[in-house]
Amino acid sequence: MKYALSQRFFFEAAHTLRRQVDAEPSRRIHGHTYLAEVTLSATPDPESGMVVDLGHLRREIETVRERLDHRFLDEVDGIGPATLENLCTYLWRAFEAIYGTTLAAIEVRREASGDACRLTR
Ligand SMILES: Nc1nc2c(c(=O)[nH]1)N=C([C@H](O)[C@H](O)COP(=O)(O)OP(=O)(O)OP(=O)(O)O)CN2
Ligand SMILES: [Zn+2]
Repeated sequence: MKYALSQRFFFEAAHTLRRQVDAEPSRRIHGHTYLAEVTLSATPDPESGMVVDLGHLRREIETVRERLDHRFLDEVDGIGPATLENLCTYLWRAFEAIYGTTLAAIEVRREASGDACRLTR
């Protein structure tokens, strides 16, 4: 049996975006509140009873969050155009480097607009 363990975090960030729809407002610097979720999946260690200690995950999230929160995402190395898709990729790389194949999913949402992207294996 596999267990899916997840933790959520918010970050506030600004970006610009080149697109065909609503091109002008999207090209201007504007901000969003993002809600991200990291999901780890494995069989719990029999001794600890944990897939991963949530305290460990919380610390790692804080380090990654620091790179995104209150930032201009256009200037953050490794994102590219700051879409939900690319934010998922950025977070996937960051957490896969820590948790390897235990990483099962990354989700990034903008609750205000109902937009979401989920990346899985
Ligand atoms: N496939 C994607 N499409 C779009 C993304 C994305 O991440 N992936 N992102 C955006 C925007 O960042 C844009 O700011 C949102 O614009 P829009 O959907 O038109 O909605 P609003 O401008 O009304 O957004 P508010 O957050 O309510 O201001 C667009 N497309
Ligand atoms: Zn936007």
